Formats: sequence, C-alpha cells, structure tokens
Amino acid sequence: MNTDADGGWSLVVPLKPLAVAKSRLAAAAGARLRPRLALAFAEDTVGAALECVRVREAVVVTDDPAAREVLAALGARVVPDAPAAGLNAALAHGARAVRARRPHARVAALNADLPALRPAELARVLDAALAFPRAFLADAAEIGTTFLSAAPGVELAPAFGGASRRRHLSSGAVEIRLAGVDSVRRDVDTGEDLAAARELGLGPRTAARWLPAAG
Ligand SMILES: Nc1nc2c(ncn2[C@@H]2O[C@H](COP(=O)(O)OP(=O)(O)OP(=O)(O)O)[C@@H](O)[C@H]2O)c(=O)[nH]1
Ligand SMILES: C=C(OP(=O)(O)O)C(=O)O
Repeated sequence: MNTDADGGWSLVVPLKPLAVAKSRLAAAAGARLRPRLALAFAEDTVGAALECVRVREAVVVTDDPAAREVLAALGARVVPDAPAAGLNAALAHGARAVRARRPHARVAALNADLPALRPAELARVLDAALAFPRAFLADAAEIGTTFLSAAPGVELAPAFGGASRRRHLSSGAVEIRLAGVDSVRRDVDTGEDLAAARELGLGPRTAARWLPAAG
C-alpha cells in the first residue's frame, strides 16, 4: 500500500530572507513594517495550511533565522535554502527534502504570501489536484501562480516568477479552475493586493500588524 501518498499532502513553502522579502510592499508599508508583514504573511499562510485536513506537513525553505524559529513553532519543518539559487531552486530543494523521507509523497508548492488563506479552500484545491500528475492555480491577477502540485513519482518542475501561469501551462501542468478559492489565489505583492486580501479577511498575525496601521 502506498502509505506516503495516502497520508495527505506535503506542502513546500518558500520564503526569502525577511530583510529583502516583499520589496514591492515598501511603498505601502514602510521600511520598518515591511519585513514584519512578510513574516506575518508567512505565519498566516503556514498556520492556515497546517489547519487544512488534507495537509500532512509543511516544509518551509528559508535561510531567515527569525522566520525559522517562528514557523517551526507553528509546526512547520524548516530547511535551509541550500541551493541559494532563487525561488525555483528553493522549491525543487524542498520537494527533494520531502521525498527523501517520503518517496511517494504528494507534493505541492504554496507561496508564503497568502495572508487570507482559508484551510477549507486549500482543501478544495488539493482535492482538485488529485486528478492530475501536475496541476497549478493561477494567482488573482491570472498572470502568476500561487500553487503547483505533483503526484507521487512526478517531478514538481517549478517555473514560478513573474508570468508563471503561461510557463506552467506550457510545461504540461493542468490549470485548476475552481470558483470560491479566492483565498488561495490572493497573493500579496503591493498595497492594493493587501487591501484586496483585507476584503477577503486577513489571518490573525497579518491583521494584528496591518489593521491598526491601516485604520
Ligand atoms: N527560499 C526562497 N524563497 C523565495 C525566493 N524568492 C522568492 N521566494 C518566495 O517565493 C514566494 C513568491 O515570491 P514573490 O511573490 O516574488 O515574493 P518576494 O520575492 O518576497 O517579493 P518582491 O521582493 O516584491 O519580489 C514568496 O513566498 C517569497 O518569499 C528565494 O530565492 N528563496
Ligand atoms: C512568484 C510569482 O509571482 P510574483 O513574484 O509576482 O509574486 C509567480 O506568480 O510565479
């Protein structure tokens, strides 16, 4: 029996060092708040992911010492960004770290900037992904990607960054088209994105840092 795959999904969550993360938020958040918000986004993303009934583990790939401590306390397994060669290398490294322990795991990459993430919506996306060797979810702007999955025995082959929706489509991954999963698609890069996430309902750590500031 394939117990690795039957036990639920292993998520790989990449996170840049906080001092350089979410640079496009600087205008809206200011220099002091920006790294704190980047961590709050990651905490809310990982916290909601670990509450999702379909998720067995979250492996965070980061070299940030503060994020490592906080996210490990939430229950994530944190591995260093050993390749230090950008987002896709970090994701491939995380997927290898999962399968070194669980060779038949279902693996999915999930961005760390989804502060409105709802566990039940993530469960619907994961259930939809079960039907395909590789599947992905476009971001709210329909240009990028927030989620990419690989079935047991299939390489993740991540191609994130910028206009990654088109890249993931041409790589053969199947696009998941589902209504009512806005929280999984709502990545936050800018102040406008943060306002849109606030409309959906921010997670508790982001709300604690942003709502007082936003009034
Ligand atoms: N481990 C790791 N994570 C990364 C790297 N580059 C981006 N990420 C993460 O990948 C996800 C998507 O990246 P972006 O939305 O571009 O986030 P960002 O790079 O912090 O934002 P900008 O500085 O505004 O480009 C976020 O969770 C980032 O923290 C990297 O080189 N290593
Ligand atoms: C990482 C991505 O995009 P962005 O840098 O725009 O968040 C992506 O959508 O693949």
